[in-house]
Amino acid sequence: MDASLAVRARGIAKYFGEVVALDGVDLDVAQGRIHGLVGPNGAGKTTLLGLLLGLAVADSGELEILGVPVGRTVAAVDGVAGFVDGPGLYPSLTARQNLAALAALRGGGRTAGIEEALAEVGLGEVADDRVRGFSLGMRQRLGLAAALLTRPRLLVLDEAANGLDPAGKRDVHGVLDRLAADGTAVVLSSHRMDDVEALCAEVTILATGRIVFSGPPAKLAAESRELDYRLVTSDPAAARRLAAGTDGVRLVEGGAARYGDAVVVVRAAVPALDELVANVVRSGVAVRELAPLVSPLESAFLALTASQEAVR
Ligand SMILES: Nc1ncnc2c1ncn2[C@@H]1O[C@H](COP(=O)(O)OP(=O)(O)OP(=O)(O)O)[C@@H](O)[C@H]1O
Repeated sequence: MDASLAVRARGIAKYFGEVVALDGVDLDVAQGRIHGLVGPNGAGKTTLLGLLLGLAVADSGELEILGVPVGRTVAAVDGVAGFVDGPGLYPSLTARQNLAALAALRGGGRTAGIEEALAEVGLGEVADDRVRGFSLGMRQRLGLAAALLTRPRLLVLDEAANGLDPAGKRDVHGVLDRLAADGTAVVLSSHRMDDVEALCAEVTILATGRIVFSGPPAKLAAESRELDYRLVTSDPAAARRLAAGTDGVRLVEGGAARYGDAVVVVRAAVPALDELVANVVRSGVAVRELAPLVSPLESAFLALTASQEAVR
């Protein structure tokens, strides 16, 4: 048992009939860390999060949550909160009434913290509106507020950023950062690599029930080889000519049609890209913008999952 770990999973397997949803999954999540779970549809993310929430039990393997070994009975460990497949809410009640009802269900009917939780997720002004009229993003925020009421030490969120507008995203990221700073571990799944990169100290990539990568996103990004970059310079024609003449750099056709004539899209690994930039600047052409077209995490994720599919 390792008390510094909020989650310690070893060799977790979960089957649904013939379907292998999880196949030998190891996972360590330290307290105070935000851990991202990513993977294509059907990879096993929701299944794994469900095990952490005590909604199901693994068929084999060991699982410790907040230092407590999880047995073979379906039960949530104290200190764990969150949701999979969207938060369970009462549509005919207001946001505030929903939180009060959940607090009552959990026993004691404690209403302390409801106002703070609503304010923290940015729902203070709609606290007395019925949830029936709430958008997906507002429901997600209310689900998070419900989890906050329990002062969790492990928060588990399945696609909680779904439907959030930029303000909602900022609020939710702020809440998660604050929780992590206070020592709460957060495990979240997301299809948004930019969210994962912005929030998570560590990421686990699952594909067809197996772990393809686990570690800091920066490590994954460093391992990725060639990426597509958009390059904006003071002389696109010269940049195109120089890109074509730099070893290890390829021009990506169709870039101008998609992004305009000022943009040159090149495919290269970092050393060749450095060489191109040096060549461009040496030729008296100014570099105004250079950025990967897709994030390094997304690109590495696609490459890793594609290579795993090819092995299968
Ligand atoms: N209750 C169930 N009964 C039968 N099969 C299931 C059940 N739950 C999940 N599965 C199967 O297990 C596999 C993993 O599903 P899971 O929902 O965990 O994936 P996911 O990574 O969350 O996918 P998505 O990104 O689409 O939400 C899939 O093949 C799915 O069809």
